[in-house]
Amino acid sequence: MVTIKDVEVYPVSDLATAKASPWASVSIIVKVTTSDGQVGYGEAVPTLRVNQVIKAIEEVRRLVIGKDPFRVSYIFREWYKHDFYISRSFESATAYSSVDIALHDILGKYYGAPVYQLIGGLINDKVKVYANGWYSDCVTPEDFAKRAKEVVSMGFKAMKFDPFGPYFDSMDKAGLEEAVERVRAVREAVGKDVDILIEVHGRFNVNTAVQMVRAMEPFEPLFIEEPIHPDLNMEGLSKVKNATGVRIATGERIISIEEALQLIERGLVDVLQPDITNALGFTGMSRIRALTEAYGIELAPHNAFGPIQHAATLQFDASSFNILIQESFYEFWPQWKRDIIGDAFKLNEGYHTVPSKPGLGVTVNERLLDELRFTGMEPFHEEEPVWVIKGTWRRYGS
Ligand SMILES: O=C(O)[C@H](O)[C@@H](O)[C@H](O)[C@H](O)CO
Ligand SMILES: [Mg+2]
Repeated sequence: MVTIKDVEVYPVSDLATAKASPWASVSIIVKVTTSDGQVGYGEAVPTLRVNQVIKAIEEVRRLVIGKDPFRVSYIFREWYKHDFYISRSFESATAYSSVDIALHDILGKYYGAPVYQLIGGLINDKVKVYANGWYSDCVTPEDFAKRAKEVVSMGFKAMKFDPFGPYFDSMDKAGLEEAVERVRAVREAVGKDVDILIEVHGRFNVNTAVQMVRAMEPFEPLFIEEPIHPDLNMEGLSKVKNATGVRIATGERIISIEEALQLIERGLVDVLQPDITNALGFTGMSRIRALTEAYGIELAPHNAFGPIQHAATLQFDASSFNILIQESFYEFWPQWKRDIIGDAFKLNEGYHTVPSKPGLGVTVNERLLDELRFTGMEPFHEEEPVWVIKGTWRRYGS
């Protein structure tokens, strides 16, 4: 019988570029090897958790070693049984997710099939992506407009941005006006045919969020994301949802189908954004997808970290019919992140093509994984929270 022989973790970074995107300054790449020498790759969430997540992967490692790599659902159930706190532990969920992704990569390689063949078969051979990470140091509406035009000229048909400067919890009148002017500038710069997506990063209390979504509605955003603090505050989300006709998106922090259900069953979310690196890999994402299908809502998978996540998310999207759009930081990454997978993706008229090669469909540069090995703690900014696009935690004139 083929068994899982090892699970290795490669935290990788390049200090020269680490401060530009602190939530993803390190990529946590996971390599699973089988007893007959097959190799698969996964990825886990960094975002000020690198060292905890590496430890959590070590726990998953000792459970899966010696087990049959083909029994992915069984292995998940075993971990669920052992880890008393998995339903509450982000670290455990992302650790497990990374191994699940790697096991699917391995399975695909054994069967000579891309992962999408294993989870339903091909529906989309290309996926519409929206740009994120494009607006570093943008503060004035003119800054945003200029950069947004560049994003369109790169070929994007959609882009997401957070226009809320340094506001958190609440926002005064001046703050709301500044945000509105930034959104207006982007809408005018890109025209009506390019989608704009408004990222709130879970900043606001309910009252502020209600006021904000109403002010943003005239600019016809494709969706407004995480308008309130992300604590599954159902009553609050319901107030925000009822205040506007704009699609409300959320879900990048959920770690289970049960959390997805809480959001979905009360009609509080129009677009769910599960992330394959924390929503329990292909196994968890497939279960969540079934729920979204049943409730007729759309998927826009969160994809903010690194190259294996990017490849895995595209495989998932390829077999989903209710994909609205997928996030992409790919074009704005430092080159080392792209080089890990031989710069496998090219933007083509706003879409990324899904690889049809076995497994995740990308070849990992192992030499680079060794060269870029990172130890220590991630960069930390006193002023800008880890999730902020660099240089945007500012008001005009400050
Ligand atoms: O939707 C997203 O992508 C997430 O909210 C984050 O992962 C951010 O991308 C990151 O904090 C930079 O803004
Ligand atoms: Mg987000």
